Amino acid sequence: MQAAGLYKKFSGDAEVIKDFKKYLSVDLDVTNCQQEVDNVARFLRYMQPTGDVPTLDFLKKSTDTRDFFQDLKNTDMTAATILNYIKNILHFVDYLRNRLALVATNSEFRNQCQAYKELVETLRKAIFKTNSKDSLSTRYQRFVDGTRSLRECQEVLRVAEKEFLHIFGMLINKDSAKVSAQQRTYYRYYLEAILVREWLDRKPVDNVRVIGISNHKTATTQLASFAISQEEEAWFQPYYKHIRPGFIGDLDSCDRFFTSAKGTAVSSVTNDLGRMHESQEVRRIAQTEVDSTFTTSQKEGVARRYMAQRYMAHTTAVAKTHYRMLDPASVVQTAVLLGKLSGCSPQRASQTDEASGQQEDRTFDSFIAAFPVTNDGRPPSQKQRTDAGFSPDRTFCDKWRGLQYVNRRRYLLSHFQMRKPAAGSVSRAIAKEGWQTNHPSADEVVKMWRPASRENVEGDKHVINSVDRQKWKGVAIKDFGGEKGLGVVATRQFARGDILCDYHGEVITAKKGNKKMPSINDQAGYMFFFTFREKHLCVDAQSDYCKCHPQLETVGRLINHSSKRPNVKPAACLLNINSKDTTVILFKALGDIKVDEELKFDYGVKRKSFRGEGLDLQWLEE
Ligand SMILES: C[S@@+](CC[C@H](N)C(=O)[O-])C[C@H]1O[C@@H](n2cnc3c(N)ncnc32)[C@H](O)[C@@H]1O
Repeated sequence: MQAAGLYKKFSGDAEVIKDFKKYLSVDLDVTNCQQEVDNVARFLRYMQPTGDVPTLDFLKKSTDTRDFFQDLKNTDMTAATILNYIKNILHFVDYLRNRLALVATNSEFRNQCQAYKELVETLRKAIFKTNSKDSLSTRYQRFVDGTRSLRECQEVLRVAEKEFLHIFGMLINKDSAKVSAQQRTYYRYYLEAILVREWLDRKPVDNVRVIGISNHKTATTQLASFAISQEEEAWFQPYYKHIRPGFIGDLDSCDRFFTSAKGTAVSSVTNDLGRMHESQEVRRIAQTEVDSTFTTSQKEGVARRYMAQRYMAHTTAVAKTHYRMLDPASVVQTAVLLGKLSGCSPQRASQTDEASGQQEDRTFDSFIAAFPVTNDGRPPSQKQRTDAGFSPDRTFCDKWRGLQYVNRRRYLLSHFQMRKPAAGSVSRAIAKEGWQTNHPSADEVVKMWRPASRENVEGDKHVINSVDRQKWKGVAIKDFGGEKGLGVVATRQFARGDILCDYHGEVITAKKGNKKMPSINDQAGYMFFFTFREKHLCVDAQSDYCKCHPQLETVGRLINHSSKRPNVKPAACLLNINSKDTTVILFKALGDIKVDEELKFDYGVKRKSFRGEGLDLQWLEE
């Protein structure tokens, strides 16, 4: 030890060393801390051979740190002693990060401490995961030469993600104005290229969101798909809200999610995705690591099921092929697989090294298991975090808040599945929840609103309730007189996808409906024939009043026909009404509908979905 020049140490009277000792004995209640204090005093002396007052410059000296560990290794010191040194240094950095009053509020300093801890961790792993000195030196050489292993690359990403999450925290904690231009660019780089429309149209599949890409704004077919996690979705949102508006330059870029640095539209999204893909070093390395990670049969199974082998061994051309995989299931499976392989899954920031057992390695999964994300809760305090064995820094809290934000937005949107809300209604819903911070604005919820899918409609209590009670707001019966007779008009505005009302009546088989048809030849027909889930059915609304609502004139049956300008469209679904599965025809708006506009749907003269009812109306210019 002495021979290696490792025994010199700073005096215990040095201010920072005295304070560190106090921190160990008082704050951390370490009874026998002198050995630890001495180890740190030696380490600091090694890192700073001159001067009487220890500085914190060692945080910038990665090469000297590596040398220090190498010198320890080269002595006859036992592995346990070296490990002790490492633990003591990590303690010391924690002390600096958490306690030193001078720097406590300096986030740059805290980041520096975090990066240093990660460097020490990496070196510790390198030392303790190898048995022979030869393999140690090979690893060490690889590290300093820059030929990184997959795990080391993951470390790099983890460091980058910390900075990213810090900005994310600022954005969602109402500090968005303080995010510098450089940080905005950094955030943008981290998220990379997708488009506005695709972002808004993202689809939930299992626990991920699948985003489809079309080539440019006139393209109607989807060109490519990729998947992001719920957590990533939360990251994208502050970009969309706070950063993107500042980057939009020309008109063309308005419908793009990412723009070029000059604020113009990204010309080829597919190329952009390709570039993003290539730039991900971890994924590139994953390609070469795949052979050692999966068995041959696993790889074959994977290739057969998800086409992922081609992706994993991809060239740019194959990457493009991947992006053209339109089937959401294969996109999701590939994302999951790649996440596992590359360590790039959303949980990467919290990947554990099982062997280490260090508390800062506790995963975000275990964090949210300990502190479940609820709509009404708050993230844990620093004391709660540390008491539960998590790092005192705010990284996990920021992620927690991000998830809460997304959950709250989803919750608000679930109030309005049936119809697009006005901002005022959303504001009232937010006020009712009593949320003061970390919630989307009313405008954002309105903007995010999308027509519900059939699955969502089937579970929507507002729709079920409206059908059951036959109380539909915003539609009214109007007498047009003459041959046309009664019809239905909008008494409020509707947006595309809004559900306006149902075609109410008794659901019978088409066979039974056909039998009834001859008896109603000379009057207006109200028999709606349709096929749903391979069953031929008919809604018999011939009677003015139905059996279930004998006092009510239901509106849907009075909607008139137009084949040229229909503004609503019937769609069948299955609703559980009063514990009974009931087939229901709902009318959805085909576009925006103005107040007083008459509702019309295509009776299906050609498709005969209304059994020829429209045939009599063919003379109409409707
Ligand atoms: C389902 S009912 C619609 C309500 C009907 N107007 C009433 O007063 O009861 C269908 C009938 O309405 C009439 N109708 C529907 N669309 C029409 C239109 N565009 N112009 C004139 N009459 C129409 C036809 O007589 C048709 O048989």
